[in-house]
Amino acid sequence: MSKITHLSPEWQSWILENLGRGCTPQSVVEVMVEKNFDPMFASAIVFHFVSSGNSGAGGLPGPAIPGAQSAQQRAIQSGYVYETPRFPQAGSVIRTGDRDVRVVVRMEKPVVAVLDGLLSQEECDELIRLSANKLKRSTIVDPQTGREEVIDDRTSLGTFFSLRENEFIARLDERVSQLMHWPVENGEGLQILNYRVGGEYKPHYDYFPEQDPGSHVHLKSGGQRVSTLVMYLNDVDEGGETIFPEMGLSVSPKKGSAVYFEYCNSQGQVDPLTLHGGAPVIKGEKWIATKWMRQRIFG
Ligand SMILES: O=C(O)CCC(=O)C(=O)O
Ligand SMILES: [Fe+2]
Repeated sequence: MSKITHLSPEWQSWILENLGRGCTPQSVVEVMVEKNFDPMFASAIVFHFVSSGNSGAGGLPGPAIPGAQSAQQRAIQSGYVYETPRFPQAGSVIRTGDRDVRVVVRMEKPVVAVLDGLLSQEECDELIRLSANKLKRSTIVDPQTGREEVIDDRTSLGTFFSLRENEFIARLDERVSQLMHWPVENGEGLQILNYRVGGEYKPHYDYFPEQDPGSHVHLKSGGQRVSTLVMYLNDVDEGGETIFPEMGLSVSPKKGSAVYFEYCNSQGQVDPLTLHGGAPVIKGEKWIATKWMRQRIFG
């Protein structure tokens, strides 16, 4: 009989439970081998859980539906190690060079912050005005080929500014870099998106998954994306929330406010709990500006 080389949710829970109550990794591996797991596979999996620092799984909630994994279990399986966030961990106001930004909500794992007063009403209007006649149908990166493709999952119109394209954009690039605690030069140019009624961006990751062949061309310049700031340029009459399905979080657009999240640590690991999307606009339209930061200088 061939050896087992995959992990069912039941076995995952069993491993976590036993490590959590103090069993040695060796004894856990031994039981797995007895139960016909491939020895190399069993050691690798158990070592992975121990080294990711998540073996003390005492209080992990079980799956809501039998056989389904909870978001926490998936996060543990991914092995993502949370380090000290780039984003400031305390304080209700972040002072940038030219504007004080209020922190409305902060979350630790994953690192998420909802911010208010990041852009003035006039700055929002100006970004829309400068973009309105440059809009094109948005694309996504094809996971296989790496080419930009128009797909139904992303029904928005968009345009980019190059980094520091003019004095106004340079001021915003600088402010956003101070807020994200990451160098201006590591930022991609601001992306402006416009969603009309029905327009949406289905849940996705902003990072480029290493296992997708199409990612490699995008990782060449600047490396992985590490964090995102989505800035809301208008109030949406209905719908258009930024949703984070794995966290059960939804952020409603408000003119001048923003949502920040980070997902790549110093080891280049990425956090799958930052899956997110733009919910369909039900009434009115939605305008956003997105900033993506890279590991290194971009472009
Ligand atoms: O539309 C939104 O709220 C999210 C946009 C987004 O995910 C992106 O630009 O990468
Ligand atoms: Fe995104």
